[in-house]
Amino acid sequence: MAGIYGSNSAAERIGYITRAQSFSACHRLHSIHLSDEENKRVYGKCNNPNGHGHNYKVEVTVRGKIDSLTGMVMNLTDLKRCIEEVIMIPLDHKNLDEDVPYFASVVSTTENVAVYIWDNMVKVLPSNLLYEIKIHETDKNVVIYRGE
Ligand SMILES: Nc1nc2c(c(=O)[nH]1)N=C([C@H](O)[C@H](O)COP(=O)(O)OP(=O)(O)OP(=O)(O)O)CN2
Ligand SMILES: [Zn+2]
Repeated sequence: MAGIYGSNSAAERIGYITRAQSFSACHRLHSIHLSDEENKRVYGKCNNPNGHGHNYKVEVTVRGKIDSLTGMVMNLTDLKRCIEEVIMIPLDHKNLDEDVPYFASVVSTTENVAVYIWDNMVKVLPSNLLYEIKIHETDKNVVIYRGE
């Protein structure tokens, strides 16, 4: 059957699609593997025991073949469901360090939040589709993780 690219198009088209999602959470940068003094030195004001909050914006990008019949890499409605399960339910309006078991022993830097999201997103997405997790922690601080 001819797809949307016509019967002559043998080429595989690769597309990247991204869905953005914001969530709010608080945290404190504090490593259980460092002394109190080292924590203060390494993390400075972000080690304050009172913690602080962020309005994170996450961009989840998947990469794959644009299906010649459906015209989609994957249905963005399905990606939305995955984001709800992996990001919104466990992280939104949470204290990352106290409410998310993963961060009991892993310091809640934005790098590690990106790794957490990657590791859980690969479990719910079709295999080999996840390409990148990008997190805007603030307007100025942006972290990218690609599973390496
Ligand atoms: N490599 C990392 N460094 C830092 C992280 C991190 O996750 N990874 N996180 C923090 C703090 O938690 C905090 O989020 C940084 O806030 P702040 O310095 O206030 O943010 P801005 O740079 O955007 O603020 P301005 O004061 O407006 O410059 C620190 N380091
Ligand atoms: Zn922070």
